[in-house]
Amino acid sequence: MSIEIRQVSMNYGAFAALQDVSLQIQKGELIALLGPSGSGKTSLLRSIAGLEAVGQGQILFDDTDVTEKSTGERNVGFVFQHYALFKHMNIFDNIAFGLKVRPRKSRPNKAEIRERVEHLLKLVQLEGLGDRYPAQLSGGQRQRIALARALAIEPSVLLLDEPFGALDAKVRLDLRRWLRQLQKSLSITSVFVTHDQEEAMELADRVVVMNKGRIEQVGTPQEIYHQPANEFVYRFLGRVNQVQTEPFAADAPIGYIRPHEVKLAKHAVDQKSIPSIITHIHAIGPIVRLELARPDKEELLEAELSIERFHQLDLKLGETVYAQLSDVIVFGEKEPKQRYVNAAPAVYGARSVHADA
Ligand SMILES: Nc1ncnc2c1ncn2[C@@H]1O[C@H](COP(=O)(O)OP(=O)(O)OP(=O)(O)O)[C@@H](O)[C@H]1O
Repeated sequence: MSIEIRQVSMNYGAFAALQDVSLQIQKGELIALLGPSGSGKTSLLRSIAGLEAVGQGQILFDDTDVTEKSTGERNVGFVFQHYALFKHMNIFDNIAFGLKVRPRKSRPNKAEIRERVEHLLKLVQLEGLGDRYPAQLSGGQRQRIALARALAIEPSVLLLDEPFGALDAKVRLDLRRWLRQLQKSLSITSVFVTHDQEEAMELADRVVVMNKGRIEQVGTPQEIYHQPANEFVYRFLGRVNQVQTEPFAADAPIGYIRPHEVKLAKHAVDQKSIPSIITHIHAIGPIVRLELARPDKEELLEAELSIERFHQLDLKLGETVYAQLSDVIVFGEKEPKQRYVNAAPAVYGARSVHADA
């Protein structure tokens, strides 16, 4: 099932939760709605589900206008952050629930329900747990059951609202991979909400970056990371240093550079290298993160390098290193596209570049 969202706006009283949102989702795609708290992700998801009425615009499922249709008529499967399993029902009955409450005409018979539930338990790799109660499962297992329950009605579309939000980091990672595989094998059109950029980047075919009820950019994880449409997207997708770029002061004074793009050397490579004191070293795992302070100004710069490079340079706390800002990005205020400014030493000198904490 493909989904088309056409110029949808939605208000809570006078507050505009969604403003002129348009989006096309292909059949079988896994889409992440990514954005800060309050950006409208859940509102958009609920609009697709039919749990929230839109003020303006249309929502189409496979070219059929479903804007006025109820959630039931839209045939969507829903998984929420907090396990909405029925506590007093065992796992089998939880999964079967959506089928059992169907009108008699479309309700499968007992044997068919049993067969489908067993199949779903197998699919979510929890065979044999049908007799247990939700309280007897781990958080990760409960979310998998919630997914099985959502899939039981054979939905045309699967909607997930921070499905792994309440789980610990390790379980989250495992479930992410598992969900991706499952979604691909079922090729069910799916939309999930997350405020975790790593989760969005790892799971989704395409990511929709939202801010203040609007879409800032839609693209593959690679596209939004490497070709951010604007400053908001760039800043939201990773750690950044803010640097001042005097040569461009007239139209775009602020430049940005990601910590891994700050190149470090023991000695000044040229006169544009910025001497910096190492004020903090965070060396856990393959990437080492350094906090640098320029001695002449109270400005901080963050740099990331591989553990190998870190050892090679033999860097110590309190020592002075030389930083090169070789890939500063500047977003023009008027032009929609950013300009990349490479080879910083030619343009940015120690005096013309400084970092904000
Ligand atoms: N029922 C409601 N009544 C009034 N305002 C609401 C209601 N639901 C949401 N809002 C407001 O609409 C905006 C968008 O909310 P929404 O839940 O869609 O954001 P979100 O991006 O999903 O945020 P979060 O990540 O915090 O869940 C927020 O500012 C929120 O306060």
